[in-house]
Amino acid sequence: MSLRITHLSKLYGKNIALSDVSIEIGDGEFLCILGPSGCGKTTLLRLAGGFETPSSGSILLNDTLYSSPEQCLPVERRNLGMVFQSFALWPNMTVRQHAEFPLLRKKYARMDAAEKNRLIDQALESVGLSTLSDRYPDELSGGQKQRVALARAIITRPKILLMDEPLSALDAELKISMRKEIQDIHRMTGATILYVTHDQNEALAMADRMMIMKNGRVEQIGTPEEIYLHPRTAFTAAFVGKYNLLRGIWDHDRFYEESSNACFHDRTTCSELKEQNLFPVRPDQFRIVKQGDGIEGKITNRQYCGREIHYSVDCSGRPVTVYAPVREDYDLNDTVVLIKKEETD
Ligand SMILES: Nc1ncnc2c1ncn2[C@@H]1O[C@H](COP(=O)(O)OP(=O)(O)OP(=O)(O)O)[C@@H](O)[C@H]1O
Repeated sequence: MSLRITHLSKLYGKNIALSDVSIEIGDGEFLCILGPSGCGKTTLLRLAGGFETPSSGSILLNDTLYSSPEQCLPVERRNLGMVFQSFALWPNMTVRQHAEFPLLRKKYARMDAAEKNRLIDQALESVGLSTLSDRYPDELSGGQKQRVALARAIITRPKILLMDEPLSALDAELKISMRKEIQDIHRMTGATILYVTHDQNEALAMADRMMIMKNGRVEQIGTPEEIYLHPRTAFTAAFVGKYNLLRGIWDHDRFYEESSNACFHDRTTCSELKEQNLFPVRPDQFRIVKQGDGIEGKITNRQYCGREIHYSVDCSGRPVTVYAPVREDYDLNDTVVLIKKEETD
């Protein structure tokens, strides 16, 4: 059951919302679509759901044509479930009635009441709402409302689940516990999930693969490890890994930083970034010392974060971010040297 998206583009008038996107999503795969506001994430999801018609390109589920400029399979024939940021619950319906709602469609008219009740019980159980089934939305917390939306989305056992920023309305702690619940639902249903987010931590934590988008185009596709440890573009490096992008000259595996005498040895930087004379270094890959061979700078900001301290360091007019262990404790305006940790550090 692979979902094949080929050269997909969407124009609104002259505005290019999506441009030449291609990806094959495997059966049961959890794909996170990640990018900043306006990069085309929701447009891609709406095209996959059949709410929009592509300007060019196609979407196929196995050999069934879902979408092309000429032909679009209606939403109700796509066997998919959807969860949105806004929950989209009806105030006059109970939790149980929400879960039941998709079963009221004509397609399920012949299903007997006992079977429907069994499916509803199962769906409510799987999202932990069995005891709240008679409550109305205004009697629920944000996390419970999002669970109702999840139960409604999975009740018909869809092959594909489309999720558009489902956790963005929740507070930080609840987000983390709901991530685990979504992973549980993924394991339980085996559904292919297309999950839109602009939160890189959410994507890194849950995805089998991530698709990084910018300005309607794909920047990079890969596993969380590939994206985090081996970004291939400056945008991916800065957006996902919060890398500092040092400028300088590469000579094979040696990088000479342009504003200092510092030379760094690195074997992992990809050729695309080397060609742009860039060296990506994550904030946790630097060490701060008082003296040494590295990049000199001055501490301009300091944030104590419990396990580590986040510093902004001004290096010849360029800001560099460093996350250092609390034992490397410096004050504002201290003059320091940044050296890069060895890979085994
Ligand atoms: N119906 C529409 N008519 C015109 N332009 C649109 C329409 N829908 C989206 N766009 C434009 O297409 C681009 C992509 O929008 P989209 O909603 O897909 O972005 P997004 O990545 O989901 O953003 P966000 O994270 O803010 O939701 C934006 O420039 C947006 O203004």
